[in-house]
Amino acid sequence: RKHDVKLNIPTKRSFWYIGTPEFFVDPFGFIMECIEWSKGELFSFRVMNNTVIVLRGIPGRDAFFSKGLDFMAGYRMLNPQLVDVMPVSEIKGDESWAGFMANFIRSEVLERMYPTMLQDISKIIDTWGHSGATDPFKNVYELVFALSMRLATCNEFCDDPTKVKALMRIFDRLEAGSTPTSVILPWFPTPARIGRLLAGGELYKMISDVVQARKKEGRREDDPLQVLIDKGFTLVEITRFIAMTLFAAVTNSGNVLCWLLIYLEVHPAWKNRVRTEIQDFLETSSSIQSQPSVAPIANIIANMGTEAMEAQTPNLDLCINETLRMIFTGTFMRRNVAEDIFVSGTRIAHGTFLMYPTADLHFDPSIYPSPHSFRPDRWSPEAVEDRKKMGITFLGWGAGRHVCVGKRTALLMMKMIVVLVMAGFEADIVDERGQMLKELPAAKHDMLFKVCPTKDNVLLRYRRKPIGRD
Ligand code: HEM
Repeated sequence: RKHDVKLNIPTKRSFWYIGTPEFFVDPFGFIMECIEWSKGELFSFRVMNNTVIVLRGIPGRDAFFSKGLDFMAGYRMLNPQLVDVMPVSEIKGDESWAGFMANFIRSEVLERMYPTMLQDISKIIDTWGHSGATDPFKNVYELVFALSMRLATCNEFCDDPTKVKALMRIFDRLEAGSTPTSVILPWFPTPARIGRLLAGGELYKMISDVVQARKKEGRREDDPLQVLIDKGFTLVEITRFIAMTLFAAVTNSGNVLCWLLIYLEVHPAWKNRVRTEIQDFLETSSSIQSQPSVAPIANIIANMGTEAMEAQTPNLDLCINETLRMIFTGTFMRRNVAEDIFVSGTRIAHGTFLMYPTADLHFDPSIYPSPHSFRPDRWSPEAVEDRKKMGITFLGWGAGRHVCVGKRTALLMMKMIVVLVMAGFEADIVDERGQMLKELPAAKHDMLFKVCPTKDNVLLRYRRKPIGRD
């Protein structure tokens, strides 16, 4: 049926079986090139024998986020990185995986985990030593990974730094193995795919060892794994759920945080505002003495509770949203699993896959004047209120039926890390040669639905500082 539909929109050439080959070679580059080529119009291409239509502009936005399009089916097919990790069906009964995941990060859980998570950060950054330079996309990312593990795995992993590192390596291989070819040749044993299979197996083994040990010792723990065991999930389901939650929690938060530090570096006035805000936040608690470790600051912050952190760092919120607007340049994905719909005169048949490019909203000058400038003020409550009249204008945290369930968690994780790093160290981002960053580095767009790292390496250069007001 899909082949019968004659589309009245620009359509990329495609070949029987694989569809449009360029999509598999460089998905991000291909979509960006098509966006130029189609001159603001809808366009289509094929992934194997499936039609993909990329909706555009405001009419596209309204259709994409309001109609009952299927979220999981879209990503499962079109986002090669997630194909093998996503649950094949919804979690159990009528509980969606997003709803189920939301349970693990509800307010009481976050509040309870807050002191532990702050200590997790301080333990890791205390190993950085007095001064040095480190790759933020590895080391700041590791902090996000360690925090996400608290929310998705078990105490046995989180309390053992070697397990944190082992899980990070497994996760890297899971992601690296999900190359675009896995969509066309799911059986083809490329080294990356074999790596991913083995990584999946290792994750399964690590989890199964913990589950067996708890059973043998009759031991229960207060952690996400225990909830999954108590719910009666099989080991395969538990492994998939943990991998999925880590993907959702880590992929964006880690890299967004690194980009936030980069944007602040290139915009020193904002960096100063954030730094002052953090000093004020810490000083409201008590006078803090110079310490060789950030652990005492972590304790003070923990005692203030999550709401103090959230309420007293509004500049960080502005900067995070503006960073997201500028770097979240991929496409959203869906599938029309219901009746045919019409968008801008084009029939979107049942079964068609759909994409929506974030840039159509994030870089529209009528929504965001001078859209390529970093202006965190755009996120003041008044400016946000004004934009509300235009309908959905920001996709950084999703929109419509699938807004990000982890937004609060992600913000809190990023804030905890920035506050502790800035409280403990004088820190700047420099280029590979240790020179100050004068302009924004380019992003390495190797994945479609992911905030990607920089193309050239950057470094986080730090020096421990006497704590307190400068
Ligand atoms: C900076 C970090 C993050 C960003 C930028 C982000 C962004 C997004 C976006 C844009 C969506 C919507 C996708 C779509 O409609 O196609 C989404 C959905 C989702 N996010 Fe996040 N996210 C972040 C962190 C997290 C964290 C930490 C978690 C969990 C701990 C999480 C869990 C989810 C889940 C479960 C969904 C699916 C919601 C649904 O199906 O209704 N995210 N996120």
